[in-house]
Amino acid sequence: MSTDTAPFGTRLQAAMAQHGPLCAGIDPHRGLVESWGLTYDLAGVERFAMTCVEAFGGSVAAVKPQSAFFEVFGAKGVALLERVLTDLRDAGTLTVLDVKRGDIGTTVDAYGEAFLGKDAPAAADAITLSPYLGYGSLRPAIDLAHATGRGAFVLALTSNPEGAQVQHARLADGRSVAGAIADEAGEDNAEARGRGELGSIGLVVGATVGSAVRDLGVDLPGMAGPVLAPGLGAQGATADDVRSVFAGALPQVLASSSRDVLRAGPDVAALRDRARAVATQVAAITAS
Ligand SMILES: O=c1ccn([C@@H]2O[C@H](COP(=O)(O)O)[C@@H](O)[C@H]2O)c(=O)[nH]1
Repeated sequence: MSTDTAPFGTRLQAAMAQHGPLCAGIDPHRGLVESWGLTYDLAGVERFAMTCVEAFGGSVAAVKPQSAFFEVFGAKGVALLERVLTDLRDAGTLTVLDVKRGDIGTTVDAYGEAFLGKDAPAAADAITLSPYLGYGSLRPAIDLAHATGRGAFVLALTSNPEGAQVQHARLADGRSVAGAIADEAGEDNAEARGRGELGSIGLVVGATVGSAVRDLGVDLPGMAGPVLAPGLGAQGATADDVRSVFAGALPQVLASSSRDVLRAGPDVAALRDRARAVATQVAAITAS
């Protein structure tokens, strides 16, 4: 596979301007698959996933397949995931693979090659990374993303309430863990910031986190990368939450929605219409 020429952040910025700031999720979990009248097995999940590819390809800024729902079917599920990523790329749509990888540096190096390398078998435009073995342990994947024009979203303030236990903690220097992660991502985006472009290393910050961004000193404008924001819809976050949580950083927000959009299936046109409607709604929020 050839290396993309423009950096991920630049390509994402263009896609958000064209389609609106929505990342549509592909989460084929049992309940949703069965609600589409499909059997919960590899064939049903394949039908579900390929329907999503048809509906979202060319219609939204980015698509986020959740790796777990493919891995659960073993090697054949992973092969299906690789096909989903390839078909979306062929449709000209950016992919964010939600794999939440993180480990010691040598292992992160291999994760990077698996998803962000020039010849990655499951190549995505960006992946989610967990910094809870230390942000520095992600260095091989972050450097590789920069080298191949790809990107990463590092977990900073996740949408689940349990995340606060770790992410709200304070370091010896007084910064919060989430704030320090944002600062480190900002250093990785320094070049893009200098060019006035969106960086390729983003953060995951849930739209459900209330006042945490402000209270914990998480400097999103200074971070200068995209903010993948799950939580809208199925997890209870509203348009008002997006406005208040991300005040001052709204142009960086890429809202992520899985169940709220997927419930519109299995009809391809209905699914596409729902994704476009949510994208339009989020665009109105982030432009306000
Ligand atoms: O902080 C996070 C990070 C990732 N997710 C993922 O998003 C979807 C759930 O989205 P819904 O729109 O609520 O259906 C799932 O893949 C999670 O792993 C998250 O929810 N929170």
